[in-house]
Amino acid sequence: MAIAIRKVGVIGAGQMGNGIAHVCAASGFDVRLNDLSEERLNSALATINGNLARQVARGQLDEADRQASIARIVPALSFNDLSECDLVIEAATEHEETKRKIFSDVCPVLRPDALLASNTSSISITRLAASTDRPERFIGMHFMNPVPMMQLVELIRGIATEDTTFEQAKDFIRALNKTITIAEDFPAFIVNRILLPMVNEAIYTLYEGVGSVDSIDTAMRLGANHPMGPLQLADFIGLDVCLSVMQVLHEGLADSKYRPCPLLVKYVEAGWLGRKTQRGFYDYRGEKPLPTR
Ligand SMILES: CC(=O)CC(=O)SCCNC(=O)CCNC(=O)[C@H](O)C(C)(C)COP(=O)(O)OP(=O)(O)OC[C@H]1O[C@@H](n2cnc3c(N)ncnc32)[C@H](O)[C@@H]1OP(=O)(O)O
Ligand SMILES: NC(=O)C1=CN([C@@H]2O[C@H](COP(=O)(O)OP(=O)(O)OC[C@H]3O[C@@H](n4cnc5c(N)ncnc54)[C@H](OP(=O)(O)O)[C@@H]3O)[C@@H](O)[C@H]2O)C=CC1
Repeated sequence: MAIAIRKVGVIGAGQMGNGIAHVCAASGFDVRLNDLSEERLNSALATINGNLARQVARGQLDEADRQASIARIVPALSFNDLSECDLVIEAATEHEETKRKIFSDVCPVLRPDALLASNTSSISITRLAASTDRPERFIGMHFMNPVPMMQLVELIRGIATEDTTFEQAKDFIRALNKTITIAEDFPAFIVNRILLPMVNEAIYTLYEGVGSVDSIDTAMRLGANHPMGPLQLADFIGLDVCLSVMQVLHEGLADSKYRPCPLLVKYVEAGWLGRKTQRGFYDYRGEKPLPTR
C-alpha cells in the first residue's frame, strides 16, 4: 500500500548525507538528519547553510526559501527521532557491516510501512535488503556528489523490492527535481561501474609514472572536457569510497581488471582520504591545492 512521503530521515551527515538533506529540505520535505555525534551534525548543518547561501548568491534560491529550508532540517542524534519518518535514506560509510548494523538498529523504531533506502555507491541492494525487516520496502537510491549540483539519481531495485516501493521512490526523486536512471542490482550499478575504473586507471597512471598528478588531471580536464581531473575527483569523492567501490567490483565480478591500485590502498592506509581529511592526491591545507606526488 503506497504511503505519502512527507518526512524523510537521513542517516549519515557526511558529504552525501548533508547534500541529500539539503535537497530534500529545499524541495519542501521535513528532514531528520542523524549522525553519530552532535559535532558532526552541527558541522553538517553549517555546510548545508553555506551551500544554500551559495545558491542564493547564484540567484537559484531566495533568502526566505533558504531560511525555510534550513528550518526543515532537524538534527536527530537518536534513531528514535526517525520513528515518524515515511522514508529513511542511509548515507553512512561505504562499509557493508556498518550499513547492516544501522539497518538492524533502525528498523525496530520505524513504522512498519516506512520505506528504507541506501545511498550506497556499489553494495548489493538485495543483500542489504535481506538484513532488514522490510526487503519489499527497501531500495537503492544513489545520489551523485555534490548532491545539490548533480541532476542524476540512480535507482536500483533489490530482488524483493515491491512495485509500489519502486513507484513511490520514483515519485519522490521527481519531487526533488532530479532525473532518474534505472540500474540493475549488480556491483557498482552503472555510474561507478564505469567511472571508478577510470579513476582507478588514473591512479595506476600516476603509480606507474606515466604522468604527474598535475599532468594527469590537466590531460583529462582539457583533453576530455571533464569538469574535474580524475585525481581531483577521487579526492572529492573520498579515497576510502573509491577503494571500497573498487573492492566491491573486484570481489563481485571476480575480474583482475578491477583490482584497486596499490597506491590508492596506500593513501587510504595513511588516512589521506582526500578533501574530507585535507589531504589526498592534493594537499588542501594551504592557499591552493598542491599535488602530494
Ligand atoms: C562516487 C559515487 O558513488 C557517485 C558519484 O557521485 S561520482 C562523482 C560525480 N560527481 C562529479 O563527477 C563532479 C564533477 N565536478 C563537477 O561537476 C563540478 O566541478 C562541480 C559541479 C562539482 C562544481 O562545479 P563548478 O562550476 O566548479 O561550481 P562552482 O560554483 O565553481 O563551485 C566550486 C566549488 O563549490 C562546490 N559546490 C558548488 N555548489 C555546490 C553545492 N550546491 N553543494 C555542494 N558543493 C557545491 C564545488 O564542489 C566546489 O567545491 P569548493 O567550494 O570546495 O571548491
Ligand atoms: N562520496 C561520494 O562521492 C559518494 C558517496 N556515496 C555513498 O554515500 C555514502 C556516504 O558516503 P560519504 O558521504 O562520501 O561518506 P562520509 O565519510 O563523508 O560520511 C559518512 C558519514 O556517516 C557517518 N556514520 C558512520 N557510521 C554511522 C552510523 N552507524 N550511524 C550514523 N552515521 C554514521 C560518518 O560518521 P564518522 O565520520 O564519524 O564515522 C560520516 O559522518 C556511502 O555509502 C558512499 O558510498 C554515494 C554517492 C557519491
